Amino acid sequence: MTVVLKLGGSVVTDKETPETVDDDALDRAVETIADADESSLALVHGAGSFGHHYADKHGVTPTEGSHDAEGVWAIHDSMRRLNDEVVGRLQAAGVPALPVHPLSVGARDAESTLSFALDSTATMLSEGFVPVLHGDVIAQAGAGATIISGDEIVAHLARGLDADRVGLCSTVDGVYDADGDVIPEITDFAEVADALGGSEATDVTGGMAAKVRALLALGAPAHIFGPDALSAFLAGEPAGTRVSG
Ligand SMILES: Nc1ncnc2c1ncn2[C@@H]1O[C@H](COP(=O)(O)OP(=O)(O)OP(=O)(O)O)[C@@H](O)[C@H]1O
Ligand SMILES: C=C(C)CCOP(=O)(O)O
Repeated sequence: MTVVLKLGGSVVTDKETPETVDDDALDRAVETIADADESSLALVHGAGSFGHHYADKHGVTPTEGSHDAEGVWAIHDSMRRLNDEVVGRLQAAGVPALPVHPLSVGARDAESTLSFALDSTATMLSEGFVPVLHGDVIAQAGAGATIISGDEIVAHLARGLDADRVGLCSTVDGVYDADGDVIPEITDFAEVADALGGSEATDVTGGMAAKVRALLALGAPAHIFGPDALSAFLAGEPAGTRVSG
C-alpha cells in the first residue's frame, strides 16, 4: 500500500507572514504521521509563506520562467530551508524522513512536459525511508527555471509510484460548494467549477481549482481534507472530499 500525502503550505506555515513555520500545526501533523506508522509513505509539502513570497518577488510562475540564477536560488533556498524544518521534525518524532529536492532531479521540456526521475524516491521507499519532496523551481527548456507546485509533484508521484491512496491536507475541511458545505465526492470538474476559487494568500500556483483538476487526472482515488482528518486519511478512512476522475 503506497500512500502519497501533501501537507499544504497553508497548513505547515503561517501564509500571511513571510518565512514563518506554523509550529503547532506542523508539530500536530508530524505527530499524526508518526502515530500512523504507515509503511510506504511519500510526503510532499507546499510553499506557504516560503516559496510563494520569493516566486512573486522574482516574477517566476509555473509558466513564466527566469534565467536569474540568484532569484531562482532564492526561491529554491527558501523551500530547502522549509524542507529542512519538516524533515528535522519528522526525524525527531521517529519518522525515517529524508529530503528529495525536485530542482536536482526534475526538468521540463519546451512544451512544459515534466521529466522527473523517481529512482531516489522509489528506492528510499523500498528501503523503509519516508521521502519528503516539496514544491520548487525546476529548469525548463527555453524558459530558464519555472515553478513546480507540490500538487504537480503529488500527481507525478501518484502515477510513477502507482499509489493506492493520495491525500492533500490543506487548511480547509474539503472542497466547499457554493453554500460552504463540504462536497463529499467530485468526479467531474464542470460540476464544481463555479465554486472553485484561487488561494486567499500570495500563491503563484492556483489554489483549489488547480488541485481538483490535477487530482481528477489521476488513476488513484484522492482526498482533499483538513488537518483534523489527517489521522482518518492515514487510517484509510473517508476524509474530506473524495476526488476520482
Ligand atoms: N471551493 C473551495 N473550497 C475550499 N477551498 C477553496 C475553494 N475555493 C478556493 N479555495 C481556497 O483554496 C485554498 C487552498 O489552496 P492553497 O493553495 O492555499 O492550499 P495549500 O496546498 O494548503 O497551500 P500551498 O499551495 O501553499 O501548498 C483554501 O485556503 C481556500 O482559500
Ligand atoms: C512557489 C513554490 C516554490 C512552490 C509552490 O508549491 P505549492 O505551495 O505546492 O503550490
